[in-house]
Amino acid sequence: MIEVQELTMRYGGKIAVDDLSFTVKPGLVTGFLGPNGAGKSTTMRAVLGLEVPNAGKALVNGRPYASILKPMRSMGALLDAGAVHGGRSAHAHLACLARSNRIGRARVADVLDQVGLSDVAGKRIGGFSLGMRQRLGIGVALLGDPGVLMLDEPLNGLDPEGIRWLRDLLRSLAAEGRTVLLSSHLMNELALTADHVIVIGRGRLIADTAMEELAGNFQRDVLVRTPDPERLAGMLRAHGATVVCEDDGALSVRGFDAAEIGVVALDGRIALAELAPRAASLEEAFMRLTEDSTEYRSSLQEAGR
Ligand SMILES: Nc1ncnc2c1ncn2[C@@H]1O[C@H](COP(=O)(O)OP(=O)(O)OP(=O)(O)O)[C@@H](O)[C@H]1O
Repeated sequence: MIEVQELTMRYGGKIAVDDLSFTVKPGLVTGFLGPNGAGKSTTMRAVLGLEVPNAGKALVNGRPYASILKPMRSMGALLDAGAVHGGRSAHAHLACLARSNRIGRARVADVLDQVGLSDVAGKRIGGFSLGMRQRLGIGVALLGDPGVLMLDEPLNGLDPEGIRWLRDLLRSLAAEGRTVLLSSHLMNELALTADHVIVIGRGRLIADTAMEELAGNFQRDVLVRTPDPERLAGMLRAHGATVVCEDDGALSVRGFDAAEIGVVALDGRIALAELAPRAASLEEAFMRLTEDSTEYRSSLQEAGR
């Protein structure tokens, strides 16, 4: 279990994490989402005890990570897959970490196999692709066979096969009762992997919800089909709805729900052939959740708001 309690982190005058609280529960894959600069990495560094909070605290299994005696056995973490000694082999890198953390040698071969690097175990890490470095970083996190895993952007650099592999791995680790937290700034990549999602923006909590509920909370529009689209569109607009006529003659209506549209149609004695609320995609839900808290926004996006 990871608990973040009223965490606040400042850099100079800038607030990176702002009174943030959430709990990451065992048995689930939890996605940690937010636009660039939202504060995900800063929060994860605080969980690892690499940063001292200005206020609040972060606990792993009820304790500050720095106070845990055999930390790699409690929580495995991947923060920056690039931060490894390029001259070493993958095997030497893991063996060195295993030795210094009193983890048995046998675990090194098991982990290399688990992350799919057995064939290149003797090769220098300097020649590894980003995807291979990510696999190695995940191997480091798994080395102590920890009950808690925390991975910062582990999907970066993985090819589609690698993403599928990581998805299956994380799901099976969660199914064993472990706590799994992974960050990403990409909704679609996380959508298939995570059961639960914590969304932050500008250091603040925006949502803490089951993945399947996220899009359900955002109705995109209502699709309406009628033999008399122009008259219905006129009436709905007169009532304040936003109506767009689609190419096939259907109406896309925003601002009114299906029942309200039905009442307007009845008033005008207009027949309805179809009346279907359409949910937002997860990507749309994420964009709408975070639209007010995106730190870096192009002028094009600003203009479209
Ligand atoms: N060492 C630092 N010094 C000054 N500002 C920092 C430092 N680390 C982070 N920040 C700032 O804190 C905010 C949060 O950054 P953080 O890296 O935690 O965001 P993130 O959600 O991980 O973003 P990304 O998806 O881009 O990695 C940003 O505005 C960032 O510029």
